[in-house]
Amino acid sequence: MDDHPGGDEVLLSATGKDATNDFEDVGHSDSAREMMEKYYIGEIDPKTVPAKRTYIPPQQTTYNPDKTPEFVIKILQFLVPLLILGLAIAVRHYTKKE
Ligand code: HEM
Repeated sequence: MDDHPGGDEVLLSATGKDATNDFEDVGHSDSAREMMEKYYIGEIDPKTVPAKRTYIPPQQTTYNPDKTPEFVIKILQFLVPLLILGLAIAVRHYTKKE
């Protein structure tokens, strides 16, 4: 692995599967192909390769434990920043030195 000119990371990323396409995509030279003979172990029986499992991401639900109606949350999301801004302006106005 240390001797691979393409580095060990690419090799590790291709382990546990058929790496033929990965190997071919790089466009390895003839000398690389000759070198491969040295490391050739054998053909993989395709029947033994586990079927590809597709990842189904979990359904995203918004955190709303007390079941507050969504429109109330939306209004609050709009109003709270406005209230903070208003408060900041009011504080600035009343604490301003003449
Ligand atoms: C026994 C198998 C392998 C051998 C003997 C081998 C050998 C080599 C050699 C000699 C090079 C230098 C460039 C060349 O002469 O083509 C190289 C580059 C490279 N190899 Fe491999 N390789 C093997 C498998 C793989 C696999 C499975 C991958 C991908 C997962 C890979 C990815 C790369 C990459 C990315 C480069 C760099 C290409 C570049 O920078 O142009 N190699 N390899």
